[in-house]
Amino acid sequence: MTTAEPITGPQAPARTLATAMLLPTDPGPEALRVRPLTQATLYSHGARIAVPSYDRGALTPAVVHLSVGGFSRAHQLIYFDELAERRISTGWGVVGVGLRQRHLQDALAPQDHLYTVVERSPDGERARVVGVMVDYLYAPDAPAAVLDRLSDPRTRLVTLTITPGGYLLDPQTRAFTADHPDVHRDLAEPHAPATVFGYLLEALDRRRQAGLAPFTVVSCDNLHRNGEATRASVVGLARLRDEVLARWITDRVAFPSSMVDRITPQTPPEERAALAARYGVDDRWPVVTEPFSQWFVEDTFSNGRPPLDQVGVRFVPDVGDYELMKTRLLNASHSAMGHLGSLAGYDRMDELMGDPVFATYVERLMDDEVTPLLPQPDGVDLTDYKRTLLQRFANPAIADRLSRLCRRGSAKLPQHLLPSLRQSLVEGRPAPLLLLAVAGWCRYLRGTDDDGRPLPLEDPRADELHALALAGGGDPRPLLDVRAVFGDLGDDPVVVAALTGAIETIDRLGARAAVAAALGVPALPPSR
Ligand SMILES: NC(=O)c1ccc[n+]([C@@H]2O[C@H](COP(=O)([O-])OP(=O)(O)OC[C@H]3O[C@@H](n4cnc5c(N)ncnc54)[C@H](O)[C@@H]3O)[C@@H](O)[C@H]2O)c1
Ligand SMILES: O=P(O)(O)OC[C@@H](O)[C@@H](O)[C@H](O)[C@H](O)CO
Repeated sequence: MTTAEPITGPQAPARTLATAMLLPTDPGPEALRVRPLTQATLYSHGARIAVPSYDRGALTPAVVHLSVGGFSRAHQLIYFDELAERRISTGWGVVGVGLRQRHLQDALAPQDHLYTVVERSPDGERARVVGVMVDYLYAPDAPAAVLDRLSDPRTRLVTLTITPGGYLLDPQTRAFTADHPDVHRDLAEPHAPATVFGYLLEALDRRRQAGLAPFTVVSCDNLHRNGEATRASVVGLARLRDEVLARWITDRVAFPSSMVDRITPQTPPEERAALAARYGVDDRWPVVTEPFSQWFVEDTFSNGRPPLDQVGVRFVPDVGDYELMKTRLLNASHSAMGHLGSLAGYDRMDELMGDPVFATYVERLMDDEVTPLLPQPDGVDLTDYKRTLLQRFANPAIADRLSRLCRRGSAKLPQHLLPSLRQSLVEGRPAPLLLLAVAGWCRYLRGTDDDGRPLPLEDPRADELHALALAGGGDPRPLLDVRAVFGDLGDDPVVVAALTGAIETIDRLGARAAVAAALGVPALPPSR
């Protein structure tokens, strides 16, 4: 398989050479004839790049992916593509749906929904054209078509990547947020809903009335117990509309939680030209990702289970421990490194990992402060897992930007980082590196780095948090008062004092020297 092996369990069979090529990243001097990527040109591309070897026309549209982004194209769709490619099944073709941005439709429609995924490691790259997407609908333009597709008897599975902030839940209590303008719209206009939950609800109602089995809904967002969060959003909305429907959903629809992992940066515009120069493929929107890929899914389905276990997916009774391992080690480290590294003037994760101060920081954060709080997931060697993580963070070939890691901190820190801090406090464990990560975010929210250069603030709460960070200056209390983000953390005077001290150190020394001081290592200049 093009993806990394699963941590445990049976290994997927090796991918055939006919559909996978490992090439050096240097395109060489040879000039290529560049052709657009379409069904008609597909096989002319086959000499240079792996293209689908299966009959796309035979694909059954059984999966609807709601809110297609770079990650779903590099992760979930690759697994479904593998099912067809390995002749396991063409029964799991995917219809993509966009809810917020039209540009993916503009890119995909002219190329018959084909697109390229480039897996890149320091040793080279492997590129493939993915054929499993059979259609793409932009919901605001075509709500009826989206509802028809979801209500179609052939649709058996719905997958989602709507970002952790997209769920209709209070971030602290996880209670359904009934008083939300989008909820009002979903209820008032069930035939043209605003949220994915409005679409799911209307489609499930139609299926129920038609006597059809419901589809399974699998969230692929980095969100604690993402299946339960999805169920709570759908059932919460259903209760406001029809108690009988809410009960039918509770009884009949499976919402397995899943743990997903594949570091997938946003595609920079220059990748289109690079792909054309290297393979002769003009793809309006390719995806670049790392070789590693993991997907753990709870083994509960309401309308048949796709045979994804044959292509490396792990079906498990409970993903809880795997999800904690991944989000508290990988995602929390991403947030910590993203904010502190940006303050120190770094732009990319691999560059930051090349600085021994930050590389030591992330290793010690994981080893000393996060790992002791984690359960031991079945069949996983946590030491190996963290070693792999350090290598993945340092992968220069995917050029993962810190700005991506710093997006939507108000949804991510409460999920991935603050729980470890809270648990350390309860257990009386010292957590200076976790505290420094929170201090780094508070300082980042002022919107400038250590040298006064502007930093991007991409967050639904950006205006509010930026204003509070500026108002507080070195005092974190105005920010800590935002309970929807920090919960009751600000009620603890020890936390307030420690955060105040850490922010003061960052302000006085700069983020890099503050990290070195917390580690007790010299802040020798990096060899950049
Ligand atoms: N990129 C990764 O490395 C990665 C890895 C694992 C998991 N994920 C998960 O996948 C999600 C998407 O990541 P991505 O890299 O594809 O991002 P992306 O920015 O490429 O795509 C996100 C998509 O979600 C849409 N969206 C945003 N808010 C929404 C909402 N409230 N309702 C519906 N759609 C909404 C956006 O319009 C966009 O199309 C992440 O938030 C994360 O939870 C990403
Ligand atoms: O996508 P986000 O904004 O939730 O988080 C940023 C990254 O931490 C995340 O996308 C990771 O790259 C991913 O979770 C790796 O599997």
